[in-house]
Formats: sequence, structure tokens, C-alpha cells
Amino acid sequence: LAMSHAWGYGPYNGPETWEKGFPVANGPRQSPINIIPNQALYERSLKPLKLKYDPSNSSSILNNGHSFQVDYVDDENTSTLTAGPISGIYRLKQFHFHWGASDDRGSEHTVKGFMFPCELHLVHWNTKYPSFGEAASQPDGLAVVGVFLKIGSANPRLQKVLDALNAIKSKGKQYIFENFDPKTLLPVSLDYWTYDGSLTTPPLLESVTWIVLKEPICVSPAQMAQFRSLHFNAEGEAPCCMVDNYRPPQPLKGRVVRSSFK
Ligand SMILES: NS(=O)(=O)c1ccc(C(=O)N[C@@H](c2ccccc2)c2cnnn2CC(=O)NCCCS)cc1
Ligand SMILES: [Zn+2]
Repeated sequence: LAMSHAWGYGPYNGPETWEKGFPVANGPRQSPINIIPNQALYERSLKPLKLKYDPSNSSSILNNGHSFQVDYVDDENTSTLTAGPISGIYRLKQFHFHWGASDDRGSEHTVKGFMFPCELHLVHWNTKYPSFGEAASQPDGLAVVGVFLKIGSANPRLQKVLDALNAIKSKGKQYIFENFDPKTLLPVSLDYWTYDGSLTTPPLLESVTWIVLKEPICVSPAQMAQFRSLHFNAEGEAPCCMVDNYRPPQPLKGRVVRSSFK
């Protein structure tokens, strides 16, 4: 079990080693994947995404040693994802990011083999189950909205999140983070690709309906440097920059990617 708690992104505990502690790593619906737009199936029955977020539900920002996440109070249906490819009501639990050591890599999903420098994940769980933990073990338990970040002008809405990173430099550090509306991080268009997949970090559970937005949002090189100023390690341990915390694309194994747009 020691292995299952030592996973990471380094040469000895990175994505290529995860199958040792988590055999599902070679399962039939693993994430992320490479998205090939002209092989996606347009389905006009796919509804527009309905995202309703209450900023007062944001509670804290945490360095979890793999990424950093902004946690939301999820004991009511006040911040929810409905419609789109899913049925029922999914509650926002947290959002986090994956990024690279340089601007040529960092996203988990790729588009025609193109890797973005960063990818945002908004994690929701199906309220037909009693909790996130329960939902995470069900095939329709989770829905994660993925948003690509591309290098461009500085993103003022993202800056609010980045300004809190100085307080959570090391693993385990947590800081109050209130009144943040994650809707401000979304692009204008909510056109999306969707497919059945998994968590992209151990335990790699195959419980995620992935909803990847076609339109990226912007991030500046200086802002990317702020992501890279975080540390994987706890305070007092040898400093190790938190970069390249992404899993590479996994085999599609016959899955079909559907698109909400032509
Ligand atoms: N990248 S992703 O959007 O696919 C993604 C989303 C959520 C989780 C997650 O909540 N993982 C925790 C969990 C707790 C209970 C049941 C199952 C899973 C967990 C397990 N060990 N540590 N954690 C915390 C954790 O890994 N958080 C990582 C957040 C993205 S790097 C992981 C990946
Ligand atoms: Zn993620």
C-alpha cells in the first residue's frame, strides 16, 4: 500500500509506474486522450452545458502535492453542472490545473497531438450518490470539465487564483480562498467534446464523463511562471518545482468522442 501513496510525476513514481499500484491504469476507459476533431461524432442531441456556480461556495486553496486545488462547499445544489452530455445534477467539488516546465507541454488532453501549456479541470460529482468518494467509484459518478490554456495576454480572472499561490508553496499548505466564481475562468464558447474516461491521477477510477471545451482561455508567460513556482515537496524537504504534473494521452480502446458542435 506504501506504493499507492507515493505516486507522483518523477522518474521513479511517474505515470509509467502507476500500473504497479493501480492495475486499472491499463483499463478500457483511461484518461486523458488525444482528441482528433474530424473523427469526433457530432450529435445534435447533445445539450448545451448548464453551469450554475455560487461564488460563496468557494472555501480554500490547497497544495495537495500533485497540483493545487480550489475547494468548494458541496453540501447543497448551489454550484452545479447539468444538461450537456449528462443527466441529473452534478455538484462542483474543486478545480485544479496541470501544467508543464515549459510552454510546449503541460496539458493532459491533446488536440491532433497538440499539447497546450496548461489545462484546468472543474470536478463535479453525481448527486444520485451520497458523497464524492462514493460517486468516484461509479461509472457515472463524476463529470470533469476540461479547459485548455494557451499562451497570450495576461488573464486577470486567473490572476486572482495565482495571487494566492505564495501562501501555498509547499505540499499540505492550505489558505482561505473565498468568493471566487469559477465561471470567470470559462471561455466565451461552451462548445465541447465528450467521452467516457477516468481520473488522470491514481486511483485512476473509470468514473468520469469528460467534457473538454474546444475554446481555450489565455494565460501569459509570466502567469505560467507563477504556476511553476509551486513545490511538490513539503516545507523543509528538498525543493522540487511543481511542473510536468500531467499524465500523457492513453489508448482510446474503441471509444467514440462526441462533439456538441459541427
Ligand atoms: N485530474 S482529474 O480531474 O482526473 C482528478 C480529479 C479528482 C481527483 C481526486 O479527487 N482524487 C482524490 C480522490 C479521493 C477520493 C476518491 C477518489 C479520488 C485523491 C486520491 N488521492 N489523492 N487524492 C487527491 C488528489 O489526487 N487530488 C488531485 C487533484 C488533481 S491532480 C483526482 C484526479
Ligand atoms: Zn486534473
